[in-house]
Amino acid sequence: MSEVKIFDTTLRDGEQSPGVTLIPEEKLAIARQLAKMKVNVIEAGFPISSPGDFEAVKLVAENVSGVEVAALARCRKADIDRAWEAVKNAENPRLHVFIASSPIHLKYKLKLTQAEVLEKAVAAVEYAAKYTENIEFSAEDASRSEIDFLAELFNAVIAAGAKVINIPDTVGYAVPGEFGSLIKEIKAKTPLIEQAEISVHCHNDLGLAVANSLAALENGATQVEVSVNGIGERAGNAALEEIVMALYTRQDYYDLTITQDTTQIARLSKLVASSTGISLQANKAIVGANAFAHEAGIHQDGVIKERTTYEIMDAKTIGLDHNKLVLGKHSGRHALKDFLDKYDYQLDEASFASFFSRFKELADKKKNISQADIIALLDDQLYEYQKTYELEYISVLTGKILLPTATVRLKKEGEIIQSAACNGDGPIDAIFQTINELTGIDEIKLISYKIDAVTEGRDALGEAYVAAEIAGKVYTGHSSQTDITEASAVAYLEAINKYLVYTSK
Ligand SMILES: CC(=O)SCCNC(=O)CCNC(=O)[C@H](O)C(C)(C)COP(=O)(O)OP(=O)(O)OC[C@H]1O[C@@H](n2cnc3c(N)ncnc32)[C@H](O)[C@@H]1OP(=O)(O)O
Ligand SMILES: CC(C)C(=O)C(=O)O
Ligand SMILES: [Mg+2]
Repeated sequence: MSEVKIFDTTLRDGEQSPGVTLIPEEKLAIARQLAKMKVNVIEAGFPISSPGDFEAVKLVAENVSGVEVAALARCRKADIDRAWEAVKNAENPRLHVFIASSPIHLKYKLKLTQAEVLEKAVAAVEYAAKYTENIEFSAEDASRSEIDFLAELFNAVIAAGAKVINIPDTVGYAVPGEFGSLIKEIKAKTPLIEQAEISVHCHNDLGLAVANSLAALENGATQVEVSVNGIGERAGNAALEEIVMALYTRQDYYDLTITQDTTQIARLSKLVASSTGISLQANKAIVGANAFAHEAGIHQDGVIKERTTYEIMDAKTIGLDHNKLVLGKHSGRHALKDFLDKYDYQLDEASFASFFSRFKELADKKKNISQADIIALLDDQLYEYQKTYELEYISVLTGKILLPTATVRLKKEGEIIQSAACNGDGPIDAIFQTINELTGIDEIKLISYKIDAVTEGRDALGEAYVAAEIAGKVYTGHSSQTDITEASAVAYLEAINKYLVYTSK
């Protein structure tokens, strides 16, 4: 079994994503997390590109251990000098020199012949070899290059001292079978290839970066260049988390080993998303919000009975606490029952059947059903028609120079009770204090209170949510009214009424 080396280029190619700039401290934080995950190589930047990038590469090189740190350079002495200056103090520094090899790049961009490119490449590698033996050479746009020239180029730079030969699919043009064959052919046509490691660097323009990288690994590549969350130039690079988890999960298929700590993936992904501002689509493989979430009833039922029915990976292996069963329109009875069991609600068969239909009605109307929505729905059903206290009248006086004062009139089992002029820290507090006085239940701890606008405009409906702890148990209440003071009072009373029903049982 051969080991696959993970070369992470989040801080170089990843940073080339349009709109992304990482300050040196951000690069250092990401590099530390990459080292914690035990990637083999961190490409920290392209030092000639700016003083800030030079500083960043230097900072990473001097402060991150246990990993090789690489810096990129064109085939120019000034680039190589700058790259070495930035990276030289790393525990294990690497110089990465590159030049394009495809006819399109030679003709239009570099305006060089193949012989001139070969000469520049060899001269650059020889120059880099003054500094270090750890030299990687990349033939940019390799997948659109003539294979015989590519093999000749690689052979020459290996002879000049390159220890890693990188074969990039720079513009994401290759398809897996073809890219795998390219690696095989390069191996066959490059006499000195055994003296170097073969690396690949795939872009995702056709969504094939990971597939192409894996095809390359099956055909003799042993280093794969990746970026966290797949960020990078245009459609990005092969995603680190996808490559690592493919190799980890399919050990039964690949004759390859990796040495990374997969449990660092979730944290790393979040750090990169927040530092770069590139958020993840929900269905992003491995690290998207839905990657370990199930909403479909049949799947939820399967996962409850045996997780592996619908999961090929355990959420814990990437550092998450657990998977998620999301209750929604497509959920079934098993998932709902599982939720109720978790919260220790016991419903008889008839109540459960009625609750399930009410849940489906709600799910048809509401896209995102939260845990609080389900508990409120359940509470509604459990405590229906048992309202000890009802709101008759409410008035609140408040203002910049007024002490907030509430007057509340309640009906208790047909009888009117009233209390006035309770002050509070604000109008809502004044209402709640007055209700406490009227009901005589004053050991109420407000756990949460919020008002949401349900509709738009000046006459918008406000929905008040209250969660209150009374005698060690939490009761919830909610109410929608155009008057938010009224909505708050009714929601608060609902929580109290539920407590009274509970304690009278
Ligand atoms: C496939 C990749 O991801 S390659 C890495 C791409 N990353 C970046 O370009 C990000 C950082 N780049 C930069 O900051 C700038 O482009 C710099 C500082 C490197 C260079 O800036 P400038 O000197 O203004 O040149 P500019 O970027 O406009 O043009 C590139 C020049 O490098 C030449 N060049 C391109 N690649 C190479 C190479 N591998 N070796 C030698 N020369 C090269 C081009 O032919 C062009 O030369 P010319 O000025 O003689 O025409
Ligand atoms: C510098 C090289 C490796 C590159 O990023 C590419 O070819 O995509
Ligand atoms: Mg690239």
